[in-house]
Amino acid sequence: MIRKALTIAGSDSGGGAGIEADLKTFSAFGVHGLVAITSVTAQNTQEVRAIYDVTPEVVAKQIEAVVEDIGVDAAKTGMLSNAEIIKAVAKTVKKYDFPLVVDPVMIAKSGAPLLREDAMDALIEKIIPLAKVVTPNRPEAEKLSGIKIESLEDAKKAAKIIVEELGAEGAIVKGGHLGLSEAVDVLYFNGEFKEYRAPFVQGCTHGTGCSFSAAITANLAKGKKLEEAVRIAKKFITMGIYYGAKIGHGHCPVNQNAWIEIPAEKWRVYESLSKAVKELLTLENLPKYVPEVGMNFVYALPKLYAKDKDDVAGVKGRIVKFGNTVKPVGGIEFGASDHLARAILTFMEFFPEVRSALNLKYSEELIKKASSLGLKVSFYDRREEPEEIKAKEGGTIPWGIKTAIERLNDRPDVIYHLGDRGKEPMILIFGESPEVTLKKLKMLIG
Ligand SMILES: Nc1ncnc2c1ncn2[C@@H]1O[C@H](COP(=O)(O)OP(=O)(O)OP(=O)(O)O)[C@@H](O)[C@H]1O
Ligand SMILES: Cc1ncc(COP(=O)(O)O)c(N)n1
Repeated sequence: MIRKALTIAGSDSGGGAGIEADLKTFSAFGVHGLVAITSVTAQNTQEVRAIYDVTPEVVAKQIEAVVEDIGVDAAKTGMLSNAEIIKAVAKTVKKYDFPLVVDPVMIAKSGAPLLREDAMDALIEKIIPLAKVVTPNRPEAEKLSGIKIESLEDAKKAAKIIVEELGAEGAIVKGGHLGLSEAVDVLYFNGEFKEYRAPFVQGCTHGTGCSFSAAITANLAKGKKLEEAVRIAKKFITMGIYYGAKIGHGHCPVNQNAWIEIPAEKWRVYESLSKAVKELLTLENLPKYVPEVGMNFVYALPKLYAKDKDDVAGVKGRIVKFGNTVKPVGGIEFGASDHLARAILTFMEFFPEVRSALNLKYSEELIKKASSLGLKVSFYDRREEPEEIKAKEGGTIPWGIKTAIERLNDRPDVIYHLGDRGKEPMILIFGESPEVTLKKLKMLIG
């Protein structure tokens, strides 16, 4: 059975906020999205250039049309723009009994007003009392509650006022604007407070409020309890901000796809690397080339999602010599590699399409062979590493890979270094996928 969620909101031509963000969010949760457009905005990541409000009658008709034929399991409101639209929405929504999430959108991230000054009373009187939950940010909560919010305690007071005095069933005051080290949201519902915490991340924040309230709506549509819906929405929004795509010249938009793409890509990476490692272990003369420190074989998520070592899969405990054979110590895991993960993440800063690498014991003969086969080879010399980088934990590999790439001024297939005191010389092979990397290895040692 497919669940249906309705968004009653404005359109953002930049696809970052409003209806567009809501639909992408519904989709990410596998919920069928329905829309009642209140206003068409000409908008990008920098500014709102024009606002054209739909007539209240047409807004109401959109809601009726979808409820009466398709059915609505939960709905949300976003930009309502003016008092007439607010009244029409309230009158229409009242006829039905689906839970309503109210995101009291007032001002866009770019600073443009999205609710007329004279519509505030109508919002408070007509819409707030219909809400299962209201989701104001700090400035919106200040307007609704009439109190100044400077701390978590103030946020709690405001949430309580919105419920007890304005008549919403629940209120969640968001902490994105509180300036704390964590993004803390407080929910007041059923006479109790609940806090939702996530690390404050650098990323893309256009459309956070819309996507967060849409995620709550989608999960209510799926039958989740409000507290659970908020918990999931919080995880969803943190991920969407962190993995946002840097498009446009202003506030870049949340990436709702991260929620479904990351698990899907992780599975693809896992499968592809598992297959390649299995084949690697069957190579007859491999033991000869396994370094003393062991060998690893890594594959990173696509560039947008490859931020740190946890976004790179590798062999847990590496592949080690075992008598005359080789053995993987553990299975394929994300975060299993440290050195090679840093190498591939640095490589991807130059060539994002190259997502896989493995390391081999150094031999001069292999390097000669690589060149004679037409593979592009570069190197770095650990003795040339600047002191300030040496002093920094984990700085050598990124410096080395960068140095080798800049030296070649091209995309290398192979990078080697001759070691240093206590450091074994090493060869690294790079490829777009584990399959390609393995092919290069087979050319070399086959
Ligand atoms: N930089 C950040 N890192 C982590 N979480 C954040 C960040 N910014 C906002 N959030 C979270 O995102 C959700 C939306 O909060 P925010 O306060 O940004 O909403 P908003 O101002 O209504 O958004 P919008 O301006 O898009 O309408 C909340 O859960 C908030 O805690
Ligand atoms: C149509 C529409 N609805 C809502 C927002 C708020 O989102 P943000 O504060 O991230 O700009 C917006 N900019 N446009």
